[in-house]
Amino acid sequence: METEPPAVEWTGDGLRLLDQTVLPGRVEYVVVRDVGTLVDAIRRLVVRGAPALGVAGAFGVAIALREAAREGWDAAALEEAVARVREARPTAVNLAAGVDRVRPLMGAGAETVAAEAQALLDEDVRGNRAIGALGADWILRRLGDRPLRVLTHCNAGALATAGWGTALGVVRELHARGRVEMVYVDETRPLLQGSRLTAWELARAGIPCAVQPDGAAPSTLLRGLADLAVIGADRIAANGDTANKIGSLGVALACAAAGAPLVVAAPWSTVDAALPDGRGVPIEERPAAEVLTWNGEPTAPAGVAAHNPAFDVTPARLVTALVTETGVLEVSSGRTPGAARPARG
Ligand SMILES: CSC[C@H]1O[C@H](OP(=O)(O)O)[C@H](O)[C@@H]1O
Repeated sequence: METEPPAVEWTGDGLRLLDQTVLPGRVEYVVVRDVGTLVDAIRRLVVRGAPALGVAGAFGVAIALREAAREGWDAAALEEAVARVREARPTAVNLAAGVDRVRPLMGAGAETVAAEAQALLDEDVRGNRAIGALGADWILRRLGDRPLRVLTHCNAGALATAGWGTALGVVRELHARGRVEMVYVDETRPLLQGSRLTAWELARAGIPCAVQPDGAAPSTLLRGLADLAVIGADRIAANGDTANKIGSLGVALACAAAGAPLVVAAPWSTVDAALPDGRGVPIEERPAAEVLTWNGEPTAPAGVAAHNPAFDVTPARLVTALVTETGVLEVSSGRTPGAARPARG
């Protein structure tokens, strides 16, 4: 069993990011020592996934402080740089939350900010282990203590977090208990986080999986080939409406039609308690080229437009369970995150 290279790692000198744009073919890193490089890495999905973005954002403030000292920035220039990090991608609430967590420490300097960012990273890994265990417990109680066939969408694994993963953390825990028969991995167009990243993680962990076109998910569920779906999240509203990778809503609708549970695995840091419902989630619109080309080759005629929302919102009534690091909320039964958030979470 191969361990995962961390998606995000503070080297003391800078932030080392595993370059997820070249996986699975190449394992390469981007070392970040300035804000421009970090913002570019976030926008190109070198680093991606809500919790990983939160950690990168927090370290990004330390990087901005060091760059300000090198370049002689004034306070306004420093604040503008921090804002660029915070706003590099709009949907995952964790990015802004990570920046906001360390902002009050900026006056104490880069080392203090980096130490708090490291604490956030360590908390995320611990939280993901708890999510995995609590999620596996709930699933095996709900579906019976037997090997299961799980459908996933996008990548909510170690690569999307500080380690272990949220949705894939649940899958890893089920596998550790001998309770995974098969994982159906939605390839997740247009950037293929499923086939390139989730399949890479599962193969390295020795977890049986099969990559499928996104369009296969409904029939996989309605034919009874999968027992449930487990997905991550980028922003969860107080009522339980859940923003996640585009295509998640289709998986949720298919789960409902098939009578299969839809399990969302996410830390409390992904819950936006200030957002009453999913109507206010900012949905990132990404470049047309991601839809109209692959490896630089056109996948559509020249001049054709593209519609490329990176996320969709699944209504709370379709979310069977939200697994957090402190417990499981049966959202579609009325247990909403806004009402259940622990004091500290
Ligand atoms: C554990 S959060 C992972 C979440 O983030 C992904 O989006 P992206 O690859 O664009 O950063 C996707 O929505 C995953 O479910």
